[in-house]
Amino acid sequence: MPHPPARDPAPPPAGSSEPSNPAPVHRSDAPVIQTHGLTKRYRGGQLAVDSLDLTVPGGSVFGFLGPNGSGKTTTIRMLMGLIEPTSGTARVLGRPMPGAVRKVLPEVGALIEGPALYGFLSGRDNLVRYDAADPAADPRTRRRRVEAALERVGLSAAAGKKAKAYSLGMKQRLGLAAALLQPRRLLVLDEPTNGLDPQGMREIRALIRELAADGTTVFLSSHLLDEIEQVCTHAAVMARGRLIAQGGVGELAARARGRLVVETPDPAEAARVLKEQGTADVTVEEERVTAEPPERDLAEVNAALVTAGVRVRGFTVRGASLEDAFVELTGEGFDVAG
Ligand SMILES: Nc1ncnc2c1ncn2[C@@H]1O[C@H](COP(=O)(O)OP(=O)(O)OP(=O)(O)O)[C@@H](O)[C@H]1O
Repeated sequence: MPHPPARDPAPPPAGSSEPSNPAPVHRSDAPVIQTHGLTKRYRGGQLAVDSLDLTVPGGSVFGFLGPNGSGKTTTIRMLMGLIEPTSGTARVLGRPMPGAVRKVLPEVGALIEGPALYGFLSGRDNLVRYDAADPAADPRTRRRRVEAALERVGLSAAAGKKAKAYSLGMKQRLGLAAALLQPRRLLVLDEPTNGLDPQGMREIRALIRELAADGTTVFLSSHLLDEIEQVCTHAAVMARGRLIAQGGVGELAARARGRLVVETPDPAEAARVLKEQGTADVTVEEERVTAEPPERDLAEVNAALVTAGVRVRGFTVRGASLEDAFVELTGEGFDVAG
């Protein structure tokens, strides 16, 4: 059974207007998360998040990108009302957080810091426990919800196995199933593929795409650039607690200029000529030399290589990736290994 489609919240009943707690968003493209000047300074003095202005459009798969320690988890914990900001504001589904936490959280599925599971219970019974802990969940329809959630994440066949026998990927999928027991307008996933093998990563990414296709907005943090490029429509880049850039993934990558790539059996000589021609950031990787594309005519650069006796097998400008954009924006490489 497919995951129930995301729904707009029912209009508030007459007479229940809350002047201190404005109505939730109704337009599907209205921001699902919006922060202004959101700041967190921990007690020890550490400025973990510094004046964050973040806008997550409805219907997006939004990648929250940054190296370890850049403030992603702290931001997510503020958005979910788990910790108070030092200053600034955050709105989730149109309501202020943490003030409206009890109204907002039922519509948000969150997977933060790995799912809490009972290893001695089956996957199915873990979900039954989660569902039973939700006071709004009708016990008469529990079985149906649990089976639908298992099916949604592809765990129906393994539902009877003890959770401790699950692979990491299966545990993560079970955590997602728990987050999907109720229809959600927003899913918040903190490093959802962390620690998974390539197959587990593919499964989680495919599931994220399916959920997004059903209309759920997905906000996921990651320190993996290629992950963001593969699954996200939008992204924000954090570094040292500050927002460096945000926007459509294609738009962000287009801000970078790409790389000049020269394939040659004479890489050292090619690198020397490229530097002479005024190209910056020349890098040699075996029989491939890459550099920032120079401002001048590329035909002249190619001619200079040939004149210097460099045997050129390939001479191209590769399209900019998010990684190029990140390096240009932050002036540093990305710690992919974490
Ligand atoms: N409870 C805390 N008390 C004090 N400092 C903290 C606390 N939690 C995080 N920090 C610090 O705040 C900064 C941001 O950490 P945060 O966990 O938000 O980053 P992150 O981008 O999510 O990184 P990671 O992927 O490693 O979790 C780091 O310097 C971290 O050491």
